[in-house]
Amino acid sequence: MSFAQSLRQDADPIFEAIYLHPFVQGIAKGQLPPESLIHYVSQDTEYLNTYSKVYGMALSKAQTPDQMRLFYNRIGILLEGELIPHLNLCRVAGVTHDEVMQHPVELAPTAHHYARHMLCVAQQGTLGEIVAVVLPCQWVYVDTARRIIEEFQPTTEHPFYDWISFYASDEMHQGLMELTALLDHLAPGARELDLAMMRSAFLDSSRLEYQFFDMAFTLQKWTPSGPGAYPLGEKPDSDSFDSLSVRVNTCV
Ligand SMILES: Cc1ncc(C[n+]2csc(CCO)c2C)c(N)n1
Repeated sequence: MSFAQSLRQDADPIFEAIYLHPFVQGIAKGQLPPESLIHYVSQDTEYLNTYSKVYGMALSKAQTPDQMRLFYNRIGILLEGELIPHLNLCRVAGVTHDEVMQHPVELAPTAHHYARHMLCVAQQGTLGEIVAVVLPCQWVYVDTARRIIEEFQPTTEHPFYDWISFYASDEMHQGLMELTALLDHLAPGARELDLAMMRSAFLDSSRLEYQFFDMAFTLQKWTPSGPGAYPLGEKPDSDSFDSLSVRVNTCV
């Protein structure tokens, strides 16, 4: 079994829990509350900004021009955002993407945690650790979307057809294969300790993928009375912001 496959095997219970999570099942069955969809899109936009930065840090640690090109190309695609899936979620929520983007966003605890987890590994880790920390993001979405297609056979009438077909596409799968191939290329030259760090980065990101869906589903916020997801049209009350935890439209 390849190193990447062994990580995927270790994370299998987490991937299973992700598939069964109410947010993912809501995508599969075409039913999710609008607030959860909006919370997801606004937090995910920030997440993708961080993800681009992590690819930039991977580029700086790349060992060959081909590896540099891989990360360079991905940054270009990511900076466009994942517009197709995000537009799909906004449409179902009954809002425009522009409306969601107009509102300042405070990173919710899980999005905050996930961003810092990736940035910390990107700054301190090897190239292999960076690949391991970003890999669940792609693997979870490809596996999830393909499993939904297998189980539910959604047609173009399905409310989340665009979301599902975007992540189940051959292009997305190809991107996943590129990353697992790179990890399997790097693993044989890594020391035991580095391999353990890669495993831990992969498992933590997998758990955070679960938590990210949970954050959107439960409209997670820092404190019961503090700021969090707010309905569109309602400006957040800046006085109620906890100044220590607030990040407004930041590229963390
Ligand atoms: C929390 C969160 N995790 C994963 C994805 C999906 N995703 C983000 S970047 C990327 C691949 C780009 O190379 C994929 C599949 C998401 N949108 N949000």
